[in-house]
Amino acid sequence: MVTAVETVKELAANAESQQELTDGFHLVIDALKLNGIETIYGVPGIPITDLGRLAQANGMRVISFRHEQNAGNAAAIAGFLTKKPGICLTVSAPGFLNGLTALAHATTNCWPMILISGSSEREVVDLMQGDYEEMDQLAIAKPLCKAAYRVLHAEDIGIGVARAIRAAVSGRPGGVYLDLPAKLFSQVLEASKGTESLVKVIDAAPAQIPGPDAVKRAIDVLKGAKKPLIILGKGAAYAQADAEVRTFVEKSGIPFLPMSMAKGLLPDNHPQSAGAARSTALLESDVVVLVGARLNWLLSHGKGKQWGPKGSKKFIQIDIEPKEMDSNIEIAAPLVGDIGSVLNELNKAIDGKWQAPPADWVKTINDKKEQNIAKMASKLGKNSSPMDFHSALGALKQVIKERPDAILVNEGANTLDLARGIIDMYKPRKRLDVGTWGVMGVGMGSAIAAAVETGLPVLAVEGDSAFGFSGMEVETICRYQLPVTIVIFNNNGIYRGIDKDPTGRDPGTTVFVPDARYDKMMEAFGGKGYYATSPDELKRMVDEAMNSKKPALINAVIDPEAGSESGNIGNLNPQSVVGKKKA
Ligand SMILES: CC(C)(COP(=O)(O)OP(=O)(O)OC[C@H]1O[C@@H](n2cnc3c(N)ncnc32)[C@H](O)[C@@H]1OP(=O)(O)O)[C@@H](O)C(=O)NCCC(=O)NCCSC=O
Repeated sequence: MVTAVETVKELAANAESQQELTDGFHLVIDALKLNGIETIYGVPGIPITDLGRLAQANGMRVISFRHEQNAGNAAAIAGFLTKKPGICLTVSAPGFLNGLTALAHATTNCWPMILISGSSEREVVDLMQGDYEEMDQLAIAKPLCKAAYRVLHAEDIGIGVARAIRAAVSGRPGGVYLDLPAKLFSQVLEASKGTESLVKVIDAAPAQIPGPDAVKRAIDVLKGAKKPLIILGKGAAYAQADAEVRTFVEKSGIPFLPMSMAKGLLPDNHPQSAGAARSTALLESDVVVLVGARLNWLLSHGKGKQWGPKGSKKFIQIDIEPKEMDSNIEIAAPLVGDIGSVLNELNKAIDGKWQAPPADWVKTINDKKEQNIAKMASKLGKNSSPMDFHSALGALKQVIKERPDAILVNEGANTLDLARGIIDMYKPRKRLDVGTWGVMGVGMGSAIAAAVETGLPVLAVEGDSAFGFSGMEVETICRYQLPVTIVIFNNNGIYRGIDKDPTGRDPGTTVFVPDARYDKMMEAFGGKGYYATSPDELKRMVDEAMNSKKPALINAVIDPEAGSESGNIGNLNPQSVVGKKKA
C-alpha cells in the first residue's frame, strides 16, 4: 500500500526533476533575454502561441498585432531606434510570408531585425507530404535578408540566436531570418545543459576605424573645397554618434543637408542647415561629404541635372559597407568604418586649425534658404476650411515645435513630401518615415514601436491611403493604451479625391469613400476620435490628444482637390500620354 507520505515524496521528487528540465520554448526566451532583448512584436498562432505566452510570463514585453507586416515594421523601427535587433515573431507559411515584406524593408534600410517564424516538420516538408502550413521558409527568406538560419536541436538554440543577433547588427545592419520548426519547441533538455548551451554575444557590432591614409585622403579633398557640403543620412541617425556629428559639422563650419530620417540630428533651425536650400546645395557644391547617406534614388544617384556637369564635384563617403563605395559614381575619398569612429578621426584632424568655408558659399546657401522659408511661411498661416496640406501642416509644425521630444511618424504622398519640409525636427531619431523604399503601410507599426521603445508621445501624420495599409492596428494601440495620436489627412483618395471612372461603372481608381469617418474607427476600440475642419481646430485637438497621452485619432478634412499627382519622386511615376487631350 502506498502511504500518503510516500505520495508526497514522489510528487516532490517529480517536481524537482521537472525543475531541472527545460525545453525549446524556454531556451529561445533565455537566449533572447541573455542578449538584452526584452521585447517581441508578433502575431500569435500555431506553433508559437506558447512562446509568446511564456515570454510574457518570463518578463518580456510581448506586443501582439493584428497583422504580421505591421509587427515586422514595428520590429524594424525598434532596430533603428535601439541598435538592437527588433524581433518579429510569426506563425508558419502565411504568417511568415506576411512578415517578409518588413524583413526585406529592414534589410534595405540597414536596420537590425530578426524575423522568427515557427515552421512545419522538416521531414514532411522536404518530402512535400502536405503538412499543416507546409513551406520551405528558409529557402524563401534567404534572398530577402542578410542571413537566414534554421535550428533543429534545442541545444543549438543558444548559438542560433547568437548568430542571428550578430548577423543583424554587425557591419551593415539588416534583417535576419530564424526558422524554428514546431518540434524544436517541445524538445526537452536538462536545464543545466540548456543553460550551458546559451551564448552571450560580446561586442555585437565592433567599432571599425578607418586607416590613417584614408583619413588623410579625405582631409586633403576637403581642404581643396570652395563649396563644401555635408549630407547626413539615416545611417548617421542610426549610429547614435550624435556628439561626433555635431562636432564635425560645427567645427568644420560646413553647411549640412539632412535626409528625411536624419532631420533633427542637428536641429532644422541650426544656422548651418541647408535643408531649405536643397537644390542649390546639391547643384553648386564642389565637395560633398556623405555621412551614412547612400547615393541611391533619393539623391538622384549622385549625377544628372540635380548635381550639375559631370566631374563638377568630388565625394567623400563615410559608410560601414565597403561595397557602397563607387556604387553609382566615383568616390574620391572612401572612409569605411562606423560613423562614430570615422567622425572621431576627422574631428581630430580638423581640430583647432580648420578654415571655415568661403563666406560667399555660406551666403549663397543662406540667401536661398531665407527665400524658400519666406515662400513657405506665406502658405502656412491660413486658417482655411476645408484645409489644404500647407495650412494643416502649419498647425502640426507648431505642435512639434512645442514638443521637440515627441516622435513624428509620417507616411503618404503629399502628406509625406510636404510634412518633410514643413515640420522642423529638433532632436535625433524623432522622425520615422517611409525610408529607402518610400513604402506605404509602415505607419502604425512605427508608431507602436516608437511608443513601446521610448515611452515618448507619438504623432503619426498619415495620408488616408497610407493609413489604410495598417489601420486595423488602432485596436492594438488602444489595447496597449499607447500614447499615440494619429492624424489622417483625409482628402478622399490617393494624391487627390477626384478621379472618376470614365465609363461611369465604378469609383475612380484612386478615390475612396468620400468623407469617410476614420475617427469612428478609433472610437470603436475605446480611443478618442476627433473631426477637424480647420487648422485652428486641428491644433487644439492634437494638443488635447497629445496631452492626454491616450490613443486618439483626428480625422483632418482636407480639400479633395488639394495635392499633386505623384508624390515627390522625380521622374519615377510615368504618366500615359496616349489619348490625353492637349492642355
Ligand atoms: C527625393 C527627395 C529626397 C528630394 O526631393 P526634393 O523635392 O528635391 O526635396 P524636398 O526635400 O522635398 O524639398 C523640396 C523643396 O522644399 C525646400 N525646403 C525644404 N525644407 C524647407 C523648409 N523648412 N522651408 C522652406 N523650404 C524648404 C527644399 O529646399 C526644396 O526646394 P529647392 O531647394 O528650391 O528645390 C524627396 O522628395 C524624398 O525623400 N522623396 C521620397 C518620397 C517618397 O518616398 N514617396 C513615397 C511615395 S508614395 C506614393 O506616391
